[in-house]
Amino acid sequence: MDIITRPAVLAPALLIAGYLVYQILRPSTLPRLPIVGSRPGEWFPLVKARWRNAKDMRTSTLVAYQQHRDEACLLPIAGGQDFVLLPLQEMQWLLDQPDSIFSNHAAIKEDLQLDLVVRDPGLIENPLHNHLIATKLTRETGNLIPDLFDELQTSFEEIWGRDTVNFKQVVLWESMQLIIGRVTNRVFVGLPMCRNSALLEMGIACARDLPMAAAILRFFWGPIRPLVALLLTLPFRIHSARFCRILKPEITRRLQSNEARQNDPEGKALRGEPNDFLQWSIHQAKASGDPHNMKPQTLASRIMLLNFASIHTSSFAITHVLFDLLASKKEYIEELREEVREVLAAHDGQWDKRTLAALPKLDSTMRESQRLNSFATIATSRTVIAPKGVKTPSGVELSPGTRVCGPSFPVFHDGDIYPDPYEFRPFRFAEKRSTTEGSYVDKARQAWPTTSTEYTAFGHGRHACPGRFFASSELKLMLAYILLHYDFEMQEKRPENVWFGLQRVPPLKASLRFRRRDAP
Ligand code: HEM
Repeated sequence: MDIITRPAVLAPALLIAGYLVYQILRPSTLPRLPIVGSRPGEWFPLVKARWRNAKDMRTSTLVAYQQHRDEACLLPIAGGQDFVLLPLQEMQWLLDQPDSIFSNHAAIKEDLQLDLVVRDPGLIENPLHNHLIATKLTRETGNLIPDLFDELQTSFEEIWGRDTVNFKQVVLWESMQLIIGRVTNRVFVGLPMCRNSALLEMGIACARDLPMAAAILRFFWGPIRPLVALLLTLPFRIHSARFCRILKPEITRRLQSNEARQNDPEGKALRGEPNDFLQWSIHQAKASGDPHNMKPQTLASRIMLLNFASIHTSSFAITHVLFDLLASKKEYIEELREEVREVLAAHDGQWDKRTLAALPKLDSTMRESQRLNSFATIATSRTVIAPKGVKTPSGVELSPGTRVCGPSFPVFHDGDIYPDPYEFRPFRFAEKRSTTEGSYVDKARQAWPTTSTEYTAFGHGRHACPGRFFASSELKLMLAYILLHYDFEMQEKRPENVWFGLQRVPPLKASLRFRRRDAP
């Protein structure tokens, strides 16, 4: 009995009890809508639904879609938010509203707890790097294809090897993370930094630590989060500090050569300037006129954030598609090889943007795999920031701070939109492309990076993933290379994906067996 009255035990116990009472009794600002995951007549339906939904988002999103197809409903998730899930037909309305009403930025800040994890307001409030992805990176991707190809060829030869006799086994996602990290950083920081194993290791660690720290932090009561964050964000802070320490000498060197070029009146020294994200960031920072942006620490942190945005998403996508193909028909793989071989031959064996654009089956395979396996189970999540709130077309009043989203997983599995929705049909979109009557633009709507309310693997609207054109080129190139250069043992059953609350990821420990082919 004594132990309970000790202040060290009593104080946290009272804090936790107070928090639980607050959670249960706090006045709700949520609209009165059906609660997905609650049961009729039960006490504290919202609290119970949060836990049920967190445990089985697959069922929850499907139930929400089937039972509330034409109306908004509440989708509460423990350690997440209480979402107002809009019906599919109101998603476009959501996306058409200005950022002053629905904020994508506020939603991302809350999801990733950026104020507590990243801490540098200059990086969070002024994400110059996102603008650069959408503009320069997207425009330059076509020119960078030979570099991407060179890096993926050397990476596969080193990591998967050149043995054409014996089969080798790898844990696919782990191996893909390493290769994606290297190939992607070829475009972010160029040679030789993209092969610096310590830098890559830290980039991968940051990509893991950031969402993990945020996911745990969201379970804590707001006022005590800054305190808990000191401990929980420690791994991320250590890894990002190391990442920046490794990259900073290269940044300083480039800043100095930049300076030297400006002092070179004839501009001769401009020749040989690297064409990579780091260099574009330096120019962008200079043009911004803000000295904070020019600091090596700021520039390095932006590259670290890019690693976070790209490594997991891309390594998940390539892992998914390989497992999809290996558990389907061998003929699909042969048909893809045939397409790649023919198109390459027609383009003198050169990988460039025209070669990549001429592979509808390969593109369709990636799009189909993401349809089935997209990590986003809800889409286009936004926070209401209009001071007076906003009313949806069907009359639901949303107060400031409310989180709103549209459906994603159940739409991807809706048989009226995608016939045989649970089947992996790699050429589904290529077939649609060839049978669609209409202009080139109508056909292009079937291309992988094209988004719509019915295809949200990259989100949709003006905040859709800005890196999707780069990602689609990089990953298609990689899939083509893998299929031409390696044979695989087919798998009887696709290893199951794993759900972590809202997110869905590939089987992280599943492996495959491959052998280098004698000739492509
Ligand atoms: C297959 C790979 C990828 C997938 C599936 C993917 C998916 C997504 C999704 C679903 C969103 C949220 C969009 C929304 O809220 O509507 C997003 C945002 C974002 N993605 Fe990607 N992504 C991928 C690759 C990349 C790459 C390679 C980069 C960087 C080069 C990148 C950079 C970003 C950024 C910066 C945002 C936030 C945009 C904003 O705040 O407005 N992504 N991505």
